[in-house]
Amino acid sequence: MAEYKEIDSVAVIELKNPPANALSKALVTGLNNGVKRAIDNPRIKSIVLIGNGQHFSAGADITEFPRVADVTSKQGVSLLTVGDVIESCNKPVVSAIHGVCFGGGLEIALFSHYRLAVQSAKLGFPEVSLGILPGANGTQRLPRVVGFEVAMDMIVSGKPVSAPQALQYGILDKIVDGDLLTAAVQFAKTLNTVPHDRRLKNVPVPNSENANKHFEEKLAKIKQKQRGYIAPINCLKAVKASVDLPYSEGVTKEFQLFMELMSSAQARGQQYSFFSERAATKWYLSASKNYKVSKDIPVKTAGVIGAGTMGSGIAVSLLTSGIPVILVEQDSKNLERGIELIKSILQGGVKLKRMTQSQMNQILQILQPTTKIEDLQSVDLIIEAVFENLKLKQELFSKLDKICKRDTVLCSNTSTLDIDKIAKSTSRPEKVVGTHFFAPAHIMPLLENVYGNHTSAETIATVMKLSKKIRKIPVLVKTCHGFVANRTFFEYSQELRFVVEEGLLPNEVDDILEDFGMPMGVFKVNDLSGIDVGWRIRQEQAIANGFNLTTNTRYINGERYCAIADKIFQAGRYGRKTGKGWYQYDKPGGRVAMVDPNVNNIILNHCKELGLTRRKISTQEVIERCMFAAINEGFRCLEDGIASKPEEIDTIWLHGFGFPRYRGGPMFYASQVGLRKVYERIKYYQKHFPETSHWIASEMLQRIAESGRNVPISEWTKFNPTPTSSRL
Ligand SMILES: C[C@H](O)[C@H](C)C(=O)SCCNC(=O)CCNC(=O)[C@H](O)C(C)(C)COP(=O)([O-])OP(=O)([O-])OC[C@H]1O[C@@H](n2cnc3c(N)ncnc32)[C@H](O)[C@@H]1OP(=O)([O-])[O-]
Repeated sequence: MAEYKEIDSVAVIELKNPPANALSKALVTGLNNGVKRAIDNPRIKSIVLIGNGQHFSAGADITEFPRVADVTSKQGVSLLTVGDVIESCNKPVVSAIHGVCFGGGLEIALFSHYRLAVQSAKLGFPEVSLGILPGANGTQRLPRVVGFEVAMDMIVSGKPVSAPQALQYGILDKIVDGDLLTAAVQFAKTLNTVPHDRRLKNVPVPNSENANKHFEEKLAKIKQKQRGYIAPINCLKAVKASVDLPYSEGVTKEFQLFMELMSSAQARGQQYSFFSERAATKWYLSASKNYKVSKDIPVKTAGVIGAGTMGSGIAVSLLTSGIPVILVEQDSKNLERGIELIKSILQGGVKLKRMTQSQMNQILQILQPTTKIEDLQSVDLIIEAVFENLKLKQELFSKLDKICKRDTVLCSNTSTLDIDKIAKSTSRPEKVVGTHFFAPAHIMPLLENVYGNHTSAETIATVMKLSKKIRKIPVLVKTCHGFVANRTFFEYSQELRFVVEEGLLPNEVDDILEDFGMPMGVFKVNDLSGIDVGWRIRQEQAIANGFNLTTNTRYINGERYCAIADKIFQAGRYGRKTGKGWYQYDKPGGRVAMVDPNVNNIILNHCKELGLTRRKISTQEVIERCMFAAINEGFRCLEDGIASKPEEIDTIWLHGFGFPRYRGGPMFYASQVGLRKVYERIKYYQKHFPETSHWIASEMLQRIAESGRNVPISEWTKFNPTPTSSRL
């Protein structure tokens, strides 16, 4: 765990806990023993701490949470006690940093007397994204190096800094080239004693004169940008304590604020999210088809068909990851518009200093726009983002099948259509797969990859690997109407439309959802994605089911239907792009949503025409109805084998719909509410809304709820009534 060796008068202690050198109990104990051994050996004059493998250390071992004693207890060995051993040591201790130096890893480095790093190292305190704060004195030590303001920004945002930045801030003493260990040992040999100010607890916080002003400004920003999250506020208070209190009292304040967070529901949600988004990418169909064994085809060139909002965003994701793109449009006018969209997105990146102008120009060098689809014949992979129409996509895939080389993987950016129906129009269904991007495609982190019954493991491995290359979080799901994302989101938004039909107005519903932590209420989301797009999908589906949908429709095959959205569409209100939808906007494309009495009139007239009496609806009922409808549909996706584990559903909601990370996702939220209660409430709503089939409780949910025990989320799939064989 912590390997000890001596190089002349220098003791070298190597942190060894692959893959990220997480500071587990065993590693911290090993480190403690190593430092003590060096202290006791008279031949040793200085000590070097270095990480084995890819990183220095990713911090405390999150898998050992919530056993915080390993981190903060003063009894036995913990991160804090080994920190004190390092700091009080009379032999200079040098931390030699490469890869990441995060959380407890950076705290170990700040207990050390000197810090070196290679150019590519990254240093930071990401604890806030786990719902906690740096609990091994990081909030008291970092300000003593970088000053109050920089420490506040680093700890409240959780964003790491580069080695050159860390050198500028004074965190690092030196950036070394060549072999890190050699350089660190050489450096350590030049050190004999530990000057007083090399023990950070002895150092005052520099540049803290405006701390109160910075504190208030940051607090206001947190309440705006990190609304609902408690960790950023405790982080801020802890860093402020470094200015307001002497070191010994500051660390006590830090401990109190740390424990508040560590025992919070939010921390549980955020730590679950850390592991669920990693678990979600580990796809498994069988012993021979899974993320470990299935080989991918390298994607060196790509094609994108359709240069609209989605197509351009997808092209930018590929281009900015270094993949040359052939962009196809049916005519030069649409092609020009697409190129302009791509240029404006990249220019936005230059403005935000995410890239330089010359990098932008280089990226545009690997973009090849064309109106000739034949130009795609030799690309490795194609993603189509044309109109959401099955017939159109089938014709396109049949054409591509004839044009492209045998190996080309054909992907569809459809958000609802059955991949098998698209694949059927080709002679290579094993190469056809869904790659469902979320708008805006160059920003939203989620990529819902959808396999059909004939999609090969090689094709799946190819898109899952490509997703990571273009910096997306991939989740693999099985094809069905709406896949997991839209299938669960549909029930959530459907229920909210019923709530508007029964008593609340769109802005009231959106306020409740935003207080719950959603980044945007459902009616604002509708306006963003386009009310006409939703109307077209509903019409397509009705036609596919041989049903004529009108604004007077109340039931579809006995299933309750709310036509208010269709009436908004009929009123020519298509959303932001037209400057009016569920809300009025300052201009077409505008972002400022204002309540529009015309919309409320459409709703009130709708109710009057149908003789509906409106009623008061509580916030709790609104949250229960939209969340439990989505959760129940989530369980149905597990039963149908569309999703294979709850973590996939939660990762989709976190990164596709911006579900609040501190709630972990709808399925984790259900586990916190308690499945017994969720099940009882679903049965209650089934009794009250018999014409809505999404209130028929999932059998899997029923089984877990009636198991009489609080089944952890990791065991839920054991209760799946559908045998694995018929799910895959
Ligand atoms: C007192 C003290 O102040 C407090 C209390 C703390 O210190 S709290 C802890 C603060 N530290 C963090 O928040 C850093 C969290 N880690 C990361 O940001 C990233 O992991 C990474 C380091 C930048 C690597 O990214 P990657 O993309 O190359 O690979 P990966 O898939 O993410 O990770 C590779 C594997 O390592 C596992 N892993 C990574 N960091 C871990 C950690 N800190 N604890 C336990 N496991 C960890 C991860 O689950 C995955 O496992 P598996 O899925 O293979 O089984």
